[in-house]
Amino acid sequence: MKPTNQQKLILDYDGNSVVIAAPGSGKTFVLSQKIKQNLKLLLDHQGIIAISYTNKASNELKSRSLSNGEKPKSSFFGTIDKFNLSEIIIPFAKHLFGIPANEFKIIKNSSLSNEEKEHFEWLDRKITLEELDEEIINIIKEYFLKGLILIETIGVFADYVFTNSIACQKYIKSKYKFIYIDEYQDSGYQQHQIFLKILNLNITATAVGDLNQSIYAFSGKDSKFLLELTENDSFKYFKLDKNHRCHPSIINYSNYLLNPKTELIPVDNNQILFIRTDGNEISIANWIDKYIETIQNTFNVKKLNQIAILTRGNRTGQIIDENLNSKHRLFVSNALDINLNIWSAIFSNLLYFVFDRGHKFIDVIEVFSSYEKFSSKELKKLKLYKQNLESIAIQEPINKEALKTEFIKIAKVISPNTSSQESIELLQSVLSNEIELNSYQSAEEDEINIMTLHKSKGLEFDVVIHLDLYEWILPKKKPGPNNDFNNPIYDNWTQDVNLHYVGITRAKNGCILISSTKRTNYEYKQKQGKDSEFIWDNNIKELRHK
Ligand SMILES: Nc1ncnc2c1ncn2[C@@H]1O[C@H](COP(=O)(O)OP(=O)(O)OP(=O)(O)O)[C@@H](O)[C@H]1O
Repeated sequence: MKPTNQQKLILDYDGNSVVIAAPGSGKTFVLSQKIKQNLKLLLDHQGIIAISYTNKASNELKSRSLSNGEKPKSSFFGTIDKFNLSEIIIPFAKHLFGIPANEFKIIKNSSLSNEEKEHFEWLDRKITLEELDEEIINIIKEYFLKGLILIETIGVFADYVFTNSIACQKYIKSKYKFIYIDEYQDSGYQQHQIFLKILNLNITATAVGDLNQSIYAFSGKDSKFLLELTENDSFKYFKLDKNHRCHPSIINYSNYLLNPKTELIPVDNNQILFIRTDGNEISIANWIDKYIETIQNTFNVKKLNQIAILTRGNRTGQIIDENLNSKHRLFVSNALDINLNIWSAIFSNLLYFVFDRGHKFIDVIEVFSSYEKFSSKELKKLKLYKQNLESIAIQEPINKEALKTEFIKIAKVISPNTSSQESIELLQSVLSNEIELNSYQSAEEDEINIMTLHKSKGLEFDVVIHLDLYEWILPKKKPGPNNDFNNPIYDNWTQDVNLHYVGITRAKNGCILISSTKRTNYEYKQKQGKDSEFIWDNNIKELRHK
């Protein structure tokens, strides 16, 4: 693929840059090309930091950056939490606080007793480093010495360690020469602070994002930090605004959704349409079954896994999963994947290795340690365990107990000091849940994907079938005070427009928006289904197929 002029400008610039990128404009392509260029300049003990929003996005960026057999050298690919833990807190907090008595356990505030929760009331205040008083630092220290780190404190804890440990700063400065953060619109305050501090170490920084794809405000993320960087003199500001993915009519529709004054591209036909079925979500599943071949023919879909059904929440996904006859695969999240224990990350990657042919064993090994660090005896063991896994994987049905045993043996070699009973229990829970387990496998060529809009971020399909377009659901709203249905309150209109925008812009050739006359609410009661405001506002129907 040849870079466009816009992309080339970014690839050739060797200072700090902030890139505002439209959907499908090739930001993953540009990032991976830049990382390839950097890796050539680095010595083996040096690396780049590449922060992505999810493990999945990180694996994708890593594999694209190393697609020609490039060596990652000492690079870090992963999420901000993982970076803060493995590069800052775990190696350097002990210099400030002392050696913990137990192995590390990453816990959630919600898992604490009420009495313990009182120690962390300050978390609600979205505390900054400057506001950390001695009392709070002592609480963090006390938990750390017991081997406990609260997920919610990781950002501010890492900021504290980084700022107070010269050794940590020296380590980061000598090891890393470049830092990349993708999806910067979904950065939290703490991530932004760490990024700016790393920049001050003279590490070349690149931030990439799309203000209109900000969809995680509900968990404290804010696109204003990306906007701030565009106004920061230390950064050169680039735009990537050409969408290479979507049919022009889909580009028009998505841009109009954000701003009805948008300039439209002349098009012959609109490849985005709206359907309302008679009945609840089951009638939608029936409609899809009936028209799937027509959809394939109309939009030139060669394989069914190039079609995705996107939902706002898990409930709709489950109903479609249970009622769709066409072959399909439902993707759900699970607690193991988001757990921050090192063993959880190892197990999660091992599940991908066993169930998804695209995954390599080396990706598992390099989660927290580089390949070169293992002795030849350890490498021999790993090779044997890998072969064991491969032979378990081809048995039908898979022996899950044997799988678990091998996983634990591998984790013991990769990260012997972080053994975690919690990770083993989470693994056990995934292994006994068919739907969760199935989510590790990519859709087969003859399977339609079903997933949430949030999960679809960063992906692309020939056709998107976008569900949950109901009033009250998308955009989400609730009745006003005293249950006043005439004066409803929107949860967050802009974030919901963005979510709709993310869904639509996953589509290359066709986008089908669907509502139905009835819908199933959170108590599984049948409600009248009214179309979402997004379907009719600003006369947007003119941009759909008639
Ligand atoms: N220079 C180019 N020439 C042709 N096609 C390109 C070019 N750059 C990117 N593309 C194509 O555009 C599509 C989108 O690219 P990519 O996945 O890198 O976009 P993105 O900006 O990360 O998207 P999003 O933010 O929507 O997830 C891909 O199919 C990619 O192959």
